[in-house]
Amino acid sequence: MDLSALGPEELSRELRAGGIRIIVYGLGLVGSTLAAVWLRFGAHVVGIDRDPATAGRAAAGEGPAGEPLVSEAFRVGLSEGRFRVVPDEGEIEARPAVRFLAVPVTWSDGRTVLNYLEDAMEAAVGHSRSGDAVVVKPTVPIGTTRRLARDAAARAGLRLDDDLMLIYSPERISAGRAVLDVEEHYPAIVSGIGPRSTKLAEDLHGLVARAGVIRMSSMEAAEAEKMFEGVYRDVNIALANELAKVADAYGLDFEEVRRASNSQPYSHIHSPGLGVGGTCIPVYPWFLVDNALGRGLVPELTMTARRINLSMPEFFASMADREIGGLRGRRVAVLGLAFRGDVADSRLSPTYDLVLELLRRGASVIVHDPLIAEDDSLRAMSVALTGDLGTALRGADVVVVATDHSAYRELDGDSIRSMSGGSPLVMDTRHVLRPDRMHGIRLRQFAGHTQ
Ligand SMILES: NC(=O)C1=CN([C@@H]2O[C@H](COP(=O)(O)OP(=O)(O)OC[C@H]3O[C@@H](n4cnc5c(N)ncnc54)[C@H](O)[C@@H]3O)[C@@H](O)[C@H]2O)C=CC1
Ligand SMILES: CC(=O)N[C@@H]1[C@@H](OP(=O)(O)OP(=O)(O)OC[C@H]2O[C@@H](n3ccc(=O)[nH]c3=O)[C@H](O)[C@@H]2O)O[C@H](C(=O)O)[C@@H](O)[C@@H]1O
Repeated sequence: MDLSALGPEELSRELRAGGIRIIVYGLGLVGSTLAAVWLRFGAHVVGIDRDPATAGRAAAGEGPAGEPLVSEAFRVGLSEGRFRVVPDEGEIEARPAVRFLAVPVTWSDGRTVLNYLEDAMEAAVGHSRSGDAVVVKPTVPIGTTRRLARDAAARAGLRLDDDLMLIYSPERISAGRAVLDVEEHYPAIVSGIGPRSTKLAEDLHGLVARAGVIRMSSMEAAEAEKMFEGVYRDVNIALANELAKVADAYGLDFEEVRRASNSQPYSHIHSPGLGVGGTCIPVYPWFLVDNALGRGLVPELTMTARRINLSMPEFFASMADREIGGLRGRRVAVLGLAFRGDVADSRLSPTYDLVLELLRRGASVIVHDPLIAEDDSLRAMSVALTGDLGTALRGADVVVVATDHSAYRELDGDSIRSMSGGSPLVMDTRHVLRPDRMHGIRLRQFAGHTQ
């Protein structure tokens, strides 16, 4: 069946009847969200994940923490016999299929890590038959999709945009609202290796993206679009951190100034804080560096922004050192391990760097997080992680709010004093605490209220 020859209506009918299968490689946040979106559409979905624990959770109807719509879609799909999880495609009979690749592309030791995507591309193209489609979803350096697909298709003896449709459509989701980001919030960015792939990309994503579809002129333009989004954010967060340092030096309330500046449409000053975490924003700038250096260009602003954001944990550890008169032998409670508020994801969280800087200065550290119960990295540092505020604050000389979890907004001076048994210095790196509730507390807000 040549998927590119079907119209949206026939595509929809075949997907719902199971005549065309959706196969998702990678059941992490992105892949499980895609599986859920297509299950909610009524399609027949096969999930593949090489990690048995992840595959097991999905097969039991469990999506990532904090994504209830994913778990619900898995359970409905399982009950209706429209969802299966298998270790590889060899376990299922061949049928026309759209294969989504939702595996990680990361950065390590100065280079883009593509081996997961290479393996998934090899498997997906290898199982593809004439008329099928492969859709690449991770954020990648410009030129990656074409290069990997060309090699895999050559090995499989498939002609791209002829036998096999090849689509690049970057996922634009954020933890905690992933399904609605795909279905409601953002237009789908689509592109193909040729006109037939591009048409199919538009028809397919148009079935589920109610915010519409933006068709890009090439896969390279689509790869650049997603990477530029992330670089824009990282650079603007670095700018916010730099402006906040100046505001702090003048004893200004940065939030007040920021709101006023952003009251006109040309200013979008972001929020300052402990730094930039997650698998997206700290990583994408390095892909740009990879691409730029590859063409003899030096992306100075992008690299400087990365340096500024990476320097924030040390900036705050030094602030605590100064304000408390030396951290050696002191007990520090760090509130928040997650990379941003109200998510249970600590990947690349700046809290890890803050903990290391505090330990380096001779402090003893305990970390609190309301959503993350255990963490191998903290365990390796022999740093306790607790979900109980009383345990975290007991005997604390310094309290650092590292993550903007909404649970911390309700904290007040009396409870901090009673739980700590003293009067610790409280440093708020994310403007979470309410100064009017901090009576009797030594509060040091970054570019905010100090008492
Ligand atoms: N996490 C996020 O908020 C966003 C991530 N992205 C992009 O999507 C990519 C994936 O992100 P996540 O889903 O968070 O990653 P993840 O690490 O949570 O999940 C990836 C899954 O793929 C599995 N896997 C790896 N290689 C495989 C293979 N060959 N076959 C089958 N399964 C395989 C892993 O076992 C893992 O469970 C990221 O690298 C990023 O580029 C894009 C937007 C948002
Ligand atoms: C598709 C995609 O990659 N979307 C991105 C994703 O961002 P993500 O979930 O990684 O969170 P984020 O809101 O960008 O925050 C990343 C990191 O940056 C920090 N951060 C964020 C905004 C800000 O003004 N200041 C700041 O310090 C956060 O604390 C966090 O550590 O989701 C964001 C969203 O939609 O909220 C989106 O704006 C981002 O571009």
